[in-house]
Amino acid sequence: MNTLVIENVSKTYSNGVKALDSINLNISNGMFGLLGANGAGKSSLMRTIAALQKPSAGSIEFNEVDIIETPQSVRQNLGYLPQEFDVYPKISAQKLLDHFAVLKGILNKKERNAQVRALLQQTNLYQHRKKSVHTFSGGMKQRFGIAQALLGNPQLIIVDEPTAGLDPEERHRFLNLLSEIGQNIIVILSTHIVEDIQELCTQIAILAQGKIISKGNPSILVESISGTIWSKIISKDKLEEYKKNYQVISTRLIAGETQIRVLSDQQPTSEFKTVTVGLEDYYFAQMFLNQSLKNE
Ligand SMILES: Nc1ncnc2c1ncn2[C@@H]1O[C@H](COP(=O)(O)OP(=O)(O)OP(=O)(O)O)[C@@H](O)[C@H]1O
Repeated sequence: MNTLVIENVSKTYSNGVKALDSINLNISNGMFGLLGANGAGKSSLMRTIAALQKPSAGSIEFNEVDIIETPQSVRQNLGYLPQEFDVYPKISAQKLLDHFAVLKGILNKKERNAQVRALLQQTNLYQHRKKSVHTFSGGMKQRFGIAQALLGNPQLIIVDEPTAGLDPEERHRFLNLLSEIGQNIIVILSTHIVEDIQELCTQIAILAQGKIISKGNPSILVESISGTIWSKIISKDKLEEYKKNYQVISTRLIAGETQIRVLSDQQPTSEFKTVTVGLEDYYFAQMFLNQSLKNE
């Protein structure tokens, strides 16, 4: 079993932006989802865990080894798919993966060939191995990104917002691939898309303004707000009024009509209907409560 222990990690950039504020996480094998809005600090945390930047304070241990003191120890065991991974020279996928394998230190040619072949098969790219990666679709590029991240058999994989721009089928395929991988190692998936982590992740954390505002098993978290979310169709011009009188956590357009979802222990009025809650409701409720606390 692999373990990643993050204690009191903070990161302030030289321009004064505090991107991470006392992060504590304990992660073991499986898919871990890090959920947060744009600018919440997800990439900052991913880059810090990947030992690409040092935190301003705190400690990170991977399998009981301090990765801040000895970053090379985690880099050897780490596969990283950054948010922007789209610069490809015009050589075949197979040659490019072979090149990355050399960079990763797999110098034995026979071993390298075997790994490159196996990874192209695992990511369903084997039949496209002779094509240049720059001609690949978005989904194929991301699967190639995972193939390069898996070189050297890492025990920790970090993928930063991997599904942005993928069509639903590609997204599905990509997430299934991640969940297969996540059975025996730690996979950290950062995303602002709730559905990406709802079914796949056994543990999640919600990040807002550099702080973890909630963490746990997604089903248990969702269950904890069961019976407290209510919906109502309203006319759009009444939205501000509802926001003043109720804890409106989200607004959505359904078949041209405005539906609000409200957080309340009791049915606000008989016109409000109870809803079957999902992770998205939990996420919006936490963001709402966090914002309310800040405004107090
Ligand atoms: N190298 C940097 N120097 C200064 N500020 C930075 C740097 N990188 C990120 N930031 C700032 O830190 C905050 C968190 O950014 P970060 O990229 O970690 O968030 P994110 O959740 O990954 O968002 P996104 O999905 O938009 O990338 C933002 O205010 C951002 O502008």
